[in-house]
Amino acid sequence: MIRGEWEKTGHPTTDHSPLPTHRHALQLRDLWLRLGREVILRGVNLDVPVGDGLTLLGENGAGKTTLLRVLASGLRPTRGEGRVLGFDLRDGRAVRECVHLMPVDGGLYPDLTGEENLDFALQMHGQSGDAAGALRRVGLTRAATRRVRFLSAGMRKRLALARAHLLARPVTLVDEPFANLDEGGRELTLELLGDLAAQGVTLVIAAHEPHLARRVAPRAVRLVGGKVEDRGT
Ligand SMILES: Nc1ncnc2c1ncn2[C@@H]1O[C@H](COP(=O)(O)OP(=O)(O)OP(=O)(O)O)[C@@H](O)[C@H]1O
Repeated sequence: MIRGEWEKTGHPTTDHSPLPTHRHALQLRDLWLRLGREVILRGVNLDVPVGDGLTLLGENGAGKTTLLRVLASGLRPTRGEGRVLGFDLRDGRAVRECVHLMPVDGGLYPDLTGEENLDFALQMHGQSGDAAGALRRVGLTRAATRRVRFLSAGMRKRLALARAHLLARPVTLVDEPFANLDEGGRELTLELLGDLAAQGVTLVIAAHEPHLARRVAPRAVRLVGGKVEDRGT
């Protein structure tokens, strides 16, 4: 695995220093993405220091989900450069090691139970963790042994949140965490994402509720037609 010192020099050089010494969690330079005939991201530039929280705002179709997928190395940029904790976005394996993406639908395995979903996620990352405790924390103890396909949308959201919290990857990307949740669920989401932020996890939250998201990810940028309009707020 090769990490670059691109942030200091403007050009990638070999660097094998451990992850926490890197100053930037995310760095994007003139990043473009085309899907089919559509240009979805148009020259995105972004710097997010390690441990900072960023809220991604923008109208439906602005490109928020697509950008999160690029940052998780699920989509390869058409043009431009991107680094996650110094790893080139094209180095999918390295990026996926340090990033967790919580997609809008939770991204859970429908035929596994809640408990099995959490155990499997831990196993995939070679981590240990208290899955039962995480389920308790999100109020899903009784639903732990039910297959995910039989859970409500809000219950799935809580389960996906429990997984993100349990994994606590250094960069955690969250797509619309407040959708489908009742008031208690929203407060719980703020609490768990706040925990991650307090642990030094870099959070990027795509949301339509800036007043909520910015409580845990204070800096906000707006995507407009696939371009970042940074208001520096
Ligand atoms: N697989 C795909 N192929 C072609 N176009 C796509 C694909 N996925 C998304 N798009 C397009 O990319 C654009 C951005 O979509 P995206 O889901 O990133 O927006 P968003 O900001 O997350 O929107 P929302 O707030 O509705 O979730 C939209 O025009 C969408 O139609």
